[in-house]
Order: sequence, then structure tokens, then C-alpha cells
Amino acid sequence: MTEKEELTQEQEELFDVTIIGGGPTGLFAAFYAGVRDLKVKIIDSLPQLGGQLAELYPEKYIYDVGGFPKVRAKELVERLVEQAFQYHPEVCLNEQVQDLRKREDGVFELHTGQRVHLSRSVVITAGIGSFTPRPLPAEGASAFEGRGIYYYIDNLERFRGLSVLVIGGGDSAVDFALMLQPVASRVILIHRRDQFRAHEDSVKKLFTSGVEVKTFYELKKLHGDEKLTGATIVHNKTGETENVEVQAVVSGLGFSASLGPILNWGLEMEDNAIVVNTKMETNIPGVYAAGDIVTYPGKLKLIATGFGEAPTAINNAKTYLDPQAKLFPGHSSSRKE
Ligand SMILES: Cc1cc2nc3c(=O)[nH]c(=O)nc-3n(C[C@H](O)[C@H](O)[C@H](O)COP(=O)(O)OP(=O)(O)OC[C@H]3O[C@@H](n4cnc5c(N)ncnc54)[C@H](O)[C@@H]3O)c2cc1C
Repeated sequence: MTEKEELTQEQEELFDVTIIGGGPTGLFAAFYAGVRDLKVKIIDSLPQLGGQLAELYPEKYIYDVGGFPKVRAKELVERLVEQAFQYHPEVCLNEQVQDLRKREDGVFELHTGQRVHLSRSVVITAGIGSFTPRPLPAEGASAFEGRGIYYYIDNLERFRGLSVLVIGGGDSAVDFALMLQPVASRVILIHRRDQFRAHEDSVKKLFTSGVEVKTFYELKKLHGDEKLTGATIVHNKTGETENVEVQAVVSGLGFSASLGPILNWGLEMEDNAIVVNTKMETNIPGVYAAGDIVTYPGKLKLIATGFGEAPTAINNAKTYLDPQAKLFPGHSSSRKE
């Protein structure tokens, strides 16, 4: 345990249920925890809620969620957040749960490196795991990690007046460039092909936005001492290089996911997934799991199945916490407005 963790541990409030992962399954679980009057916290390693939907395909339409003939992924996330937030869950973003331990008094400690969260039960909805940015394939890039290389834009003001190089041709890269254009002094977007994976609408906007778009270009090298001052880019057909003065590079090259620390929590695993029974219980009493991260005979990795497993996990956690409580939550339609 780090010194910082030790200091914060006793100041942390005890929650009834802590949900690891704020994807669709975790968000729906948080809603259900509210329905069951449980004090709930969601922890996610990403800076935003929504899991794969927000991170990997926010602009894509989904056609197989009950009640929505067609819904854009980011809109489904907005609806899930609105539904879950009726019960004011505590939300902790940018925190990866690295360790899960059960104390002798039955309280779970969730160690994130920043602090230790305390909880009476845990629901793991960690999907395909934590996302880490794909490293920039350029000479000298590692030296500028945290000093000029960005993988998200969580504060546009940081880029005001700067010359910025954006890399990639997907939704993230194009959205980053469009967001930066009004505040940065210059925005250059390089993409290794001339076909963009981003939404057609965004690509159209990109070409009329004032962003300098350079296709068939890749990043070769980053320059600077203390701070990033420039980049060498290379045309991948002609081999011609060009130096551009930039103070920031924003990568839209995406993320890779891995279960990482979860594999060491003493959970029974099969094919990189947590084994659960029909109550969504894991082999550790008080720890439940749901969504893409679980396995059982016939498991399907779909949003719709996560939506079924989340209430099962939460309602069973309720009876774990209070053995007198009923498993069945009652019908939500009986609720008084
Ligand atoms: C391109 C694409 C298209 C898809 N289209 C469809 C579709 O049309 N219909 C459909 O049903 N499904 C679709 N899916 C699958 C669907 O997105 C998943 O089934 C769904 O996201 C699973 O939700 P989840 O909440 O279980 O996990 P996730 O969405 O993966 O969310 C898990 C969250 O847990 C967090 N996390 C992981 N480990 C930790 C940790 N240690 N500490 C803190 N946080 C952690 C992650 O950051 C993530 O936010 C698609 C998937 C992709 C990639």
C-alpha cells in the first residue's frame, strides 16, 4: 500500500456496493442499486462513462437494444447516465482499480493507486478491461509522455494559442481536430491513408474547418528539450519529410484493452473472463460480476445481456448485504412519481 493510500483509507466512506467499470452494464447496475436503496459508487479508469460505447464507437448506431430500433452509442450512454444519476451514485473517473482485497471484517478494499475505496460488496462490470493508449510510433515519443502528448482532450483551454498536430483518421482524431480548431493557433491533422473511418458528417466538416489535413503522412520524430517544440512527419508514398512547429500532439490512434490487474484478485477465471453462477456470484462471497467480463455456459457478449445480468447481480448483492431483503425488487411501474 502506498503512503498516500494509507493516509486516505480511513477517511474513505463505506459504500454498500462499488461497481468497477462504468460501461453500459455498470451504469445500469448503478441505476438498479439506487432502486434497491444501496449506497453506490462507480469507478472507471477512463475519463468518461460509457465503456466501449463511449471509447470505441460513440458515433455508430446500435440496432439490437430492446426498445430502440436504432440508437447512436453516445446517445444510449446519455440515457443510461440520466437513468443512473436519478439516484446520485458517487462517480470516480480516471482511477483504475488495481487490487481488490477482503478484510477480516468483510469490508472490501479497492486500491486504485490514488486511494483505497471501501465497500461492503463489489460488482465487477469491467468489460474487456482497462484501456491504455496505443503508443505513438515515433522516435523520441516516450520522452514527451505527459509533456506535450495527449490522448484525450479534457481541457480545451490548455491548447489555446498553441500549434497542435493531431494524428489519425477515425472519429476520435477528427473530433479532436474539430474541437481544437477554434482555440488553437494552428491545427494539422495527419492520416496515413486518404480514407477516413470517422463519421461522414465529421469528415465533411473537417475539410471545410480550416484544419490543415495531410493524408498519407505519418509521424516520424518528435523534437524539443523540456517541452515539445516540433515534429517530423513523413509522406509514406514519397518518403519526403517535413518539419512542423508544434507544441502539442494529440493522438487519435485509439486504445488497447486488457484485464490486467483483475487477473490477480483470486477470482476464478476461464478464457480471460470471470466465472459466475446464475446469481452472477463469483467465487468470492460478496463479489458479483456482469457484462462482457463474465462467462457461463451460453454467455453472449452483448449490451442486451449485460442489461439482464446487472439487475441479477445487484438484487443478489442486496440479499448478501441484507439477508432479510427480498430478492425481487418489485415492478418499477408501481413506483409513485
Ligand atoms: C465496434 C463495436 C461495436 C459494437 N456493437 C455492438 C452492438 O451493435 N450491439 C451490442 O449489443 N454490442 C455491441 N458491441 C459490444 C458492446 O459494446 C459490449 O458488449 C458492451 O460495451 C459491454 O458492456 P460492459 O459494461 O460489460 O463493458 P465495457 O463497455 O467494456 O465497459 C467496461 C468499463 O470498465 C472499465 N474498467 C475495466 N477495468 C477496470 C479497472 N480495473 N478499474 C476501473 N475501471 C475499469 C473500462 O474502462 C470500461 O469503461 C460492440 C463493440 C464494439 C467494439
